[in-house]
Amino acid sequence: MKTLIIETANAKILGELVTVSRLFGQAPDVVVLGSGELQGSYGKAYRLSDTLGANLGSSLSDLIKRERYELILLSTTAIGSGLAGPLAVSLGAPILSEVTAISPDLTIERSLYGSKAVARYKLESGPLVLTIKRKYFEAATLEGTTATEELPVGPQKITLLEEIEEERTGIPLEDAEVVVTGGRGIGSGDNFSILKEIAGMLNGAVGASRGAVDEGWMPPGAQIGQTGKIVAPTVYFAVGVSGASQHLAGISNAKCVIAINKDNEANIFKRARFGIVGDYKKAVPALINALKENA
Ligand SMILES: Cc1cc2nc3c(=O)[nH]c(=O)nc-3n(C[C@H](O)[C@H](O)[C@H](O)COP(=O)(O)OP(=O)(O)OC[C@H]3O[C@@H](n4cnc5c(N)ncnc54)[C@H](O)[C@@H]3O)c2cc1C
Repeated sequence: MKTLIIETANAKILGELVTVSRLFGQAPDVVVLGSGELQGSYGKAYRLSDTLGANLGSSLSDLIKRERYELILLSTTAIGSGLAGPLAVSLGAPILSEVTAISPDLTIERSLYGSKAVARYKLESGPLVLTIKRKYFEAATLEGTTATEELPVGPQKITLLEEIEEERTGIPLEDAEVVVTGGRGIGSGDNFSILKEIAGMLNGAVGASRGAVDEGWMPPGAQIGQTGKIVAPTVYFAVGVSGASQHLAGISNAKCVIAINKDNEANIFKRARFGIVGDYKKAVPALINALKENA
């Protein structure tokens, strides 16, 4: 199936899209957005120097129509999600967003209702636009680099005035092998310091449920879940988190979930491999002591 990937030069995200393209057979072509070296090898490789969807629509739809791509792959990043809808409209193509799995017979899956249900689709004919949910497909290793052919950017409809980089300290949540998340049960923003301590000891990152973010204890960038970040760490601590389906939607690929909650009926225990029923104010210091003893 003739496939086009549209993404920035971010190797991890590109790698996920390459993995998906391989399920559909043919080596993909790519349009890389913005600057940066393009890693990996592709059929044809193009570059659009802009990353603003509103300025790219006409160039991309011209290319897709001219080259008769049947499958257009984007990621669920702000750029990919913003581009996918207008692109599908201009191509008159269907779109499936936030794809989470593709089976060997090419049945495409996406989750619905905060991951309470799964919908399955079969592609009869292209073109089809897919946005691939981050962290659901193992990123392919991209060997070498590929030179790109510059495509003309369409009429400038929007101008980017300023980009303000999100303040980040430590490992980004999406890349952390250990994530320590606090929920409303943590009780205050100051109490998150104890979670930061364990995260620091385990070289991990601190996340938050929407409950904790809504309370103003952690910034929105730390939220994990359906409307937050998707993480796939080896170890995920959920501390004072009830385990609402919208939260679990962000950790479905976490390998080992350890829950600490004082309510033994909390839903998070259904997802956890290990659980501690009790007050985190007792359990977490005990955990820190055990880690220090075994350091
Ligand atoms: C459209 C939509 C999208 C959403 N997206 C997200 C999302 O992306 N991420 C997300 O997280 N939520 C999301 N939510 C909200 C979600 O439904 C829950 O309301 C939220 O996850 C609850 O946060 P919480 O578990 O921290 O708080 P609560 O539900 O209030 O749970 C707190 C938990 O802490 C425990 N606890 C209390 N004190 C202690 C203590 N001392 N020691 C140990 N345990 C204690 C309690 O037993 C309880 O289980 C979304 C909701 C909607 C409708």
